[in-house]
Amino acid sequence: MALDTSSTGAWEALAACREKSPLVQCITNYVSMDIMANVLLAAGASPAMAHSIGEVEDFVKIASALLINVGTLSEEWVGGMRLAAKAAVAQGKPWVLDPVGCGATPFRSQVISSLLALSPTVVRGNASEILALAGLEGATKGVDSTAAATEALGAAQQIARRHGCVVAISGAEDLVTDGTRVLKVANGVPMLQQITATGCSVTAVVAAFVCLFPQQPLEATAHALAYFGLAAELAAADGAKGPGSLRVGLLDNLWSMSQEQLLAGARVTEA
Ligand SMILES: Nc1ncnc2c1ncn2[C@@H]1O[C@H](COP(=O)(O)OP(=O)(O)O)[C@@H](O)[C@H]1O
Ligand SMILES: Cc1ncsc1CCOP(=O)(O)O
Ligand SMILES: [Mg+2]
Repeated sequence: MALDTSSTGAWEALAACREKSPLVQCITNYVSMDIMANVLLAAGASPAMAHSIGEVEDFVKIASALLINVGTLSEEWVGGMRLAAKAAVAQGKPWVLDPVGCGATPFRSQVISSLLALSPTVVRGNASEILALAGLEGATKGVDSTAAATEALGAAQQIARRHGCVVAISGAEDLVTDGTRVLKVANGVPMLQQITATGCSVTAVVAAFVCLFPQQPLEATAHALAYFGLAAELAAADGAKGPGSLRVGLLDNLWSMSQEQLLAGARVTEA
């Protein structure tokens, strides 16, 4: 089935995720593990957090997609990340990189660059991270962004062309590029930035959607971002009072999102 960029495509991606429930192997940071697993479950996918160097390659064999997130990086994990990424490429399975905090320290930036060299299918980061990943001066502030997505578009296109991947920059409006085309996603609420690991979690949804549409990582990535952002909009409309209730409402709306809601609310356009 071919995905188009309209909200019909978003619904097809979500419906496929709910029907097929892909197993997403997550090598992710300690902060994100709980919310990421719950977000994947609410989207209909099947999460498994497995990072031991002793099992990552075998785990890739049974997974449909691999997510690598460097948020709470340590030397001991890096070998497992590299083995897992290589196994995914060798087995023709998509893998998605979340370059959390790229640019914050030389160690982090070097590890992320070495992972980028292992051919991820998609990279999703905030604007500061994508600027740093392209080797450009990006005002970096730990894991949060100090730049707008539009400022990082050139960097994203450069990374996408050089590495043959899709690059997504999240922000007030998300931008997704394969180096040639650019899709804009106008969903989400600003308060998502006040809930830790929402960026990490949406990257995991990207992995779930992309493995179901391996020929169309650009569209699948944009639809994952639209679905996630719309769930947050619906949670805010439900009366979320702050980050705590928005977090709960986000999970509830990811779970209960109807075809009518997604068709009416997903805003992906060709930029
Ligand atoms: N100002 C904003 N308005 C609406 N949605 C936003 C805004 N900032 C971020 N988002 C959304 O929040 C989610 C996490 O993005 P972001 O905060 O950029 O990632 P990270 O947590 O990795 O820094 C994405 O779905 C993004 O679209
Ligand atoms: C706070 C923090 N510290 C290390 S990883 C992490 C979570 C970052 O999550 P996100 O990139 O989604 O904001
Ligand atoms: Mg992040």
